[in-house]
Amino acid sequence: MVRRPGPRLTEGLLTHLERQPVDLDLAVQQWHGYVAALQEAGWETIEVPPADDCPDAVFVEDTVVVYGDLAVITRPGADERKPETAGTEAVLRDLGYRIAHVEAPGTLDGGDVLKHDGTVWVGLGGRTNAAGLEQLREHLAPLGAEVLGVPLTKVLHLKSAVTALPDGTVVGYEPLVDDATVWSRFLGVPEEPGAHVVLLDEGTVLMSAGAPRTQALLEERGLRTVTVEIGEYEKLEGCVTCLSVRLRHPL
Ligand SMILES: NC(=O)NCCC[C@H](N)C(=O)O
Repeated sequence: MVRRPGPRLTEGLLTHLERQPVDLDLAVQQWHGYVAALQEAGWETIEVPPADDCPDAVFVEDTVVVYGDLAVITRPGADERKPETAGTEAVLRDLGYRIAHVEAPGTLDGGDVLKHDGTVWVGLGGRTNAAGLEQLREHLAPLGAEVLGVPLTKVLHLKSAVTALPDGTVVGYEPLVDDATVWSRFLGVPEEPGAHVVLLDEGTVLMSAGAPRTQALLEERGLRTVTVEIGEYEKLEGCVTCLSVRLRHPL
């Protein structure tokens, strides 16, 4: 599931980075490259209708946490982003997902939620609060997931700091990871954009073209890598994970 960038993309929110000019035409081109990479890897893409009043709507990952046949529609921590969830909910409802919601006073951004093999780590300290985590825990408990809070102070979202390889090893750029001891298998990577991977299949990861040394490291571990140019999104504190939501459950 993806959402194409709107005309106000260049006004996207910034928390930890200084604003740099974003080239909208290049961003649109990069988005098409990202979507093509998903399709070339065998994924069908479904577009959430654009939300042109919301500059950050392209970062569709933040609007939902999908677990099995359940879609937990988030309540984004930034007020500017709260209207983004309606479009995502409509698409997932039409696809047949069961729908749950994070409600006030809870806030939760999908980018703060890292899932692997029944464990769900949630970054706390940025856009997601304790009430949001607790609600996610209640929604996912019947599905057998264990939800754990993780401190987050150095980057926008948990998945801006760490993501998981197919074998469960968590990768992160250590200067931006609050507490790497949370994960029993942690691999420090040499570049900040190298901390973000999207699993295309059990042996293949999608990653930013901005992390060639990490790419080599992952290939040495036997992974195939696919790279995409997403520099315009990186200027807005986005990364490969936030531009899509993968739906795996056969409904
Ligand atoms: N999951 C993500 O990493 N999302 C990136 C969101 C960036 C956007 N400019 C924001 O501040 O919300």
